[in-house]
Amino acid sequence: MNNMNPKSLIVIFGATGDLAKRKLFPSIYRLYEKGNLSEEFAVVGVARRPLSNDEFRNYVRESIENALRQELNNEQFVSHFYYHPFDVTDTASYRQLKSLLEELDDTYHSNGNRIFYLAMAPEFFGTVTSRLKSEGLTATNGWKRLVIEKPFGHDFESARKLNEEIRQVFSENEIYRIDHYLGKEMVQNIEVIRFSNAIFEPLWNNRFISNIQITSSETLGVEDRGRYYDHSGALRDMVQNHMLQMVALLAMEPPIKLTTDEIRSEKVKVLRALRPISHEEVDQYFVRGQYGRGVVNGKEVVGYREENNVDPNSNTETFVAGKLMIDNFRWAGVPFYIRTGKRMTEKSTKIVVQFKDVPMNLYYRTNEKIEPNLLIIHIQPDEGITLHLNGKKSGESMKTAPIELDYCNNCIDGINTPEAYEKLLYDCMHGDATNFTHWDEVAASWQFVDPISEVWENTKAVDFPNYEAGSMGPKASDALLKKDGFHWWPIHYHQ
Ligand SMILES: NC(=O)C1=CN([C@@H]2O[C@H](COP(=O)(O)OP(=O)(O)OC[C@H]3O[C@@H](n4cnc5c(N)ncnc54)[C@H](OP(=O)(O)O)[C@@H]3O)[C@@H](O)[C@H]2O)C=CC1
Ligand SMILES: O=C1O[C@H](COP(=O)(O)O)[C@@H](O)[C@H](O)[C@H]1O
Repeated sequence: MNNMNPKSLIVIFGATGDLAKRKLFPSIYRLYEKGNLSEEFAVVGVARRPLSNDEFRNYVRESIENALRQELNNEQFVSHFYYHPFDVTDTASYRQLKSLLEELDDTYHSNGNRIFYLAMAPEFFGTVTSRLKSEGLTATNGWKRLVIEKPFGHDFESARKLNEEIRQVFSENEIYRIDHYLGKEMVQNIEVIRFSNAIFEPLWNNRFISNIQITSSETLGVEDRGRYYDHSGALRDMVQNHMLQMVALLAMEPPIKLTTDEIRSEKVKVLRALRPISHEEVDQYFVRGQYGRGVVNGKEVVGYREENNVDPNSNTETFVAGKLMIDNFRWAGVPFYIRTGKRMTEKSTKIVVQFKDVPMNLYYRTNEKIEPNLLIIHIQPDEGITLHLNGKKSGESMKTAPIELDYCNNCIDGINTPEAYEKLLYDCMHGDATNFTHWDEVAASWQFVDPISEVWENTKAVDFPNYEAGSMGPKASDALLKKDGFHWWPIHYHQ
């Protein structure tokens, strides 16, 4: 085991929930298996249902086995898990939790280091943080960190209030706001591809790039999250955070150093440079959709309005396409198109950078149009990059032929890309907040998104449902690009 791994207690609020079961326990286990966790760690689960430590340990074991589809090799691992049942609105129980943490500090020599992970509904975020302070759980000799799940607010105003509440207890550099897309291998690779290749950086601007497209499509519907999703919708659920974070990474200036502050500050500048969309302009720049019935992966599925805990007349969007303009020197005039939705044709996240056309088809002197050069960054499920170029068609002197240069990250033997949560937990334990969002990024993202959601909330979408489950979204999403002379590049594009 690596002794450089910091010792700490991890307190998970919402330890019997979906996120803990599917993502957090398996990630902690993988860190442990790889030696990326100190031997002297302990996890304390908090939730209301009454479980003993043994029952909780069995629950953790089963969660990991289900998620990783493998048997837990190390029985010793679950002995580090403890359970403390209480309702987080009940002040008195925090004192008992405090005593438990002090005991565990002694047992595991964790030097008072504590991570408080809020994996529960956002309405509890403020209550839990203020109780942590009032009941003395944050008064420790070691470091303290707060990991906070999305959604961080419902709009700018609620996010600002929440931020003020948690800032009463934790300083900005102790707050780790999760955007799990920032933990994805290929999202982290965007910076590396841009800034470590001499062939890209000189071209990465409005002189050479005609448009950038980001698609994040899902086949899943809302599953059992209807109650949350029907009050959120795709704009708040995916665009405000994940999609805008990818835009920021693609558009930011090279940071002067690879430090947390410098990288975040470059991202904030991009988010601040997004051209604001007024209420009157929303229809010009954004398209919303809601899925009806259809067939996904060969199976018939119900429409959104028929899903559990969804209003049968719901006006909530399950699909968003948008055109974003970044008003700075580098990007003036280059549209960034984004689209994301549930119940689409397939699960895929891809970025397509389309370069401008050559001035004319000089070498072959034909009327044939040469395909533009594309750089495709495959985020998931395949991970890699493809560069689309043109070459001479063998034997036919007047024709060009497409060439694809492919690099597949997760095809390399022995590479098992870590799950995003695994990387983010590791970073948090090491005090590295680079891949978490700073308040300034969250604020700027809400300020951009708010006028769009205000219009959508106040105008009934008369055409909903407007796309069939299993399709690539409503026709209006194609029209958004067509009016600029572009089209969405297919998910599996081969010339
Ligand atoms: N699930 C996912 O894939 C994702 C979730 N998130 C975010 O993570 C957070 C958790 O989501 P998820 O796990 O799905 O939610 P769940 O509803 O599955 O879990 C909620 C958890 O909170 C506990 N809980 C609820 N009320 C109280 C209370 N008053 N006191 C103590 N514990 C309570 C529940 O346990 P009990 O009933 O025993 O009290 C349960 O452990 C949310 O902010 C969500 O937006 C973000 C991205 C993805
Ligand atoms: O944050 C969220 O992300 C997921 C999609 O994440 P991915 O890693 O599977 O691409 C989305 O399903 C969910 O609605 C949203 O809350």
